[in-house]
Amino acid sequence: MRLGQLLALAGYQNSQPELDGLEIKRVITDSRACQEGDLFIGMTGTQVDGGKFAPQAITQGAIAAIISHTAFDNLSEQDQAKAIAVDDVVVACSKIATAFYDYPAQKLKLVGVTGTNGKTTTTHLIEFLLQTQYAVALFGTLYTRWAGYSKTANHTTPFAVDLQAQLAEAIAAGCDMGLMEVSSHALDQRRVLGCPFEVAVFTNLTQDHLDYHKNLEDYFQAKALLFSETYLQGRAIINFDDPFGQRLAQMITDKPIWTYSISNSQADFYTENLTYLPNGATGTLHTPQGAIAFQSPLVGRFNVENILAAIATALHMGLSLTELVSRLPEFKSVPGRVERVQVSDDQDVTVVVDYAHTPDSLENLLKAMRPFTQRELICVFGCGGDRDRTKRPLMGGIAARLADRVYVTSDNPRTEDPQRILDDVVVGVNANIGDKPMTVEGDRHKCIQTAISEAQSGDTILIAGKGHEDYQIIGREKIHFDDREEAQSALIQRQNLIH
Ligand SMILES: CC(=O)N[C@H]1[C@@H](OP(=O)(O)OP(=O)(O)OC[C@H]2O[C@@H](n3ccc(=O)[nH]c3=O)[C@H](O)[C@@H]2O)O[C@H](CO)[C@@H](O)[C@@H]1O[C@H](C)C(=O)N[C@@H](C)C(=O)N[C@H](CCC(=O)O)C(=O)O
Ligand SMILES: Nc1ncnc2c1ncn2[C@@H]1O[C@H](COP(=O)(O)OP(=O)(O)OP(=O)(O)O)[C@@H](O)[C@H]1O
Ligand SMILES: N[C@H](CCC[C@H](N)C(=O)O)C(=O)O
Ligand SMILES: [Mg+2]
Repeated sequence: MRLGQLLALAGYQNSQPELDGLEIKRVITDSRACQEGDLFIGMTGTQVDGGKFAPQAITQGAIAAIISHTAFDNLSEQDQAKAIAVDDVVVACSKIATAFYDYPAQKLKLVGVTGTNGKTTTTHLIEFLLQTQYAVALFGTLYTRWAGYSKTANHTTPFAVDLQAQLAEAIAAGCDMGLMEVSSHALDQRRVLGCPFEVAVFTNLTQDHLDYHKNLEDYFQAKALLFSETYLQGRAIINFDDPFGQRLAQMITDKPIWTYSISNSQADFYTENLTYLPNGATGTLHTPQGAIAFQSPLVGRFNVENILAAIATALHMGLSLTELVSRLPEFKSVPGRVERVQVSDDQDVTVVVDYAHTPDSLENLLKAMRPFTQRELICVFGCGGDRDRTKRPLMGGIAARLADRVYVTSDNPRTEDPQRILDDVVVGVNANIGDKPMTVEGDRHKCIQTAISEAQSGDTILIAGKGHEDYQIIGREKIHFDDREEAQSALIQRQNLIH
């Protein structure tokens, strides 16, 4: 596509019309990756205005650079001749990417799921339920995938250019449905601009990401964007048990809404006669299309919420209630979410790896595991570096109150001092632990080994925070690390000692 045509499609007037006829091979937002024929977009980021890298991009062969006015003013005259200044580069990036890939999102039915916790689980459930009638492309924390294609994700919601490119690929592969985890970062950074959602789901809002958002209100407003007319075309599906969900439902005046709740019969979807089992849940599901008994292997109250959201979405997309409920028992798990590690049939302790990395999810998980713990409930966890510092003592306090024994360790310290993170967590543990034992061991490998070897028969050991992650980020280095492998080897050692 030629530059002039692309800018016109995206709604921009070209201030450098002599560049109009140049052919664009790719749209690129990292100057370091620029090659001959690329259009460089210098994004205004949290660290730096990417527009200042326009000279590098141009030297490496970019045909032109879309940048901020400030960055433009700082360029030499020669570079200015290849630069086009726009008011909001981030918005421009999404509009240009959307046009460059020929508006792929408009050719798919789109479902977006937002909320602090439950996005990955709920999207996996929806994917499973919808795939009998739709060819689904899933975009989320774990991967972008559709039938015959899977690529590990770097972000929960891809950046605009990648997202539009992948949507176009999904269509070429025959997909007719796009299912997306939509993070608050993505909404704030307009990564999903140009995506008209047929369904938008709100799971919940609790504390996280206060390193990025100014406060919880700011975080809520970012999430609420998904339900604005920019994005939502069809139905909103909202967790009515969440106070922010109730607020959101009141804010939406021009779109149909379905609410869901564990037990509030005012909601469109709710449950009755719930029984939580060590390996799932059963109950009666009330829906606008009638009531029906259900059974699922997913553990815990929070997973019943995820089921309600997924069933509501699938019903809106035209599937039949009886078929949906008949398939629920087949959906066993999501990688790294309440994932049991079992090395032998006679294993004497229960080990669960889970991705709980927020106060709310850690609390839910510990509460869900307690009724099925024969002896002690043991919690091994840490907090990520370069992330919301204020959630650390809260998570420490929750572990101390709800577990019988706490092991504090490192998660992904990233560029922060690991000791500082441990200290932040320990403040919360100390304030709540009373006489219960606490161990602090920054080496996650050693900590898991110790927790599993010190456990007694009948204990449940919960290893939280990293779930599916197969790496640990220490400094700027990413090393292989997998809680499930670590737990397995510790369990084998334990078995060898016992026998
Ligand atoms: C907060 C955030 O979203 N940060 C993302 C953002 O970084 P940034 O704004 O700090 O970028 P920057 O360093 O200021 O650079 C600005 C621009 O200049 C460009 N640049 C920079 C240097 C250079 O030499 N040349 C150049 O062109 C960069 O490519 C960038 O486009 O743009 C970078 C490159 O495009 C991303 O890698 C980075 O994601 C970081 C790694 C990240 O961790 N993001 C997380 C917090 C995130 O997005 N999480 C959400 C939610 C997770 C969840 O709860 O599920 C997600 O959707 O994954
Ligand atoms: N509906 C829910 N409400 C609260 N906690 C939940 C819910 N669903 C799952 N969890 C807990 O939160 C953890 C993360 O779940 P999941 O990965 O589905 O959320 P997510 O929103 O995709 O997270 P992320 O923002 O990191 O992508 C799970 O491992 C589980 O402990
Ligand atoms: N999407 C979340 C993942 C956190 C996972 C946890 N293991 C950590 O590193 O903090 C984030 O980027 O904040
Ligand atoms: Mg996720």
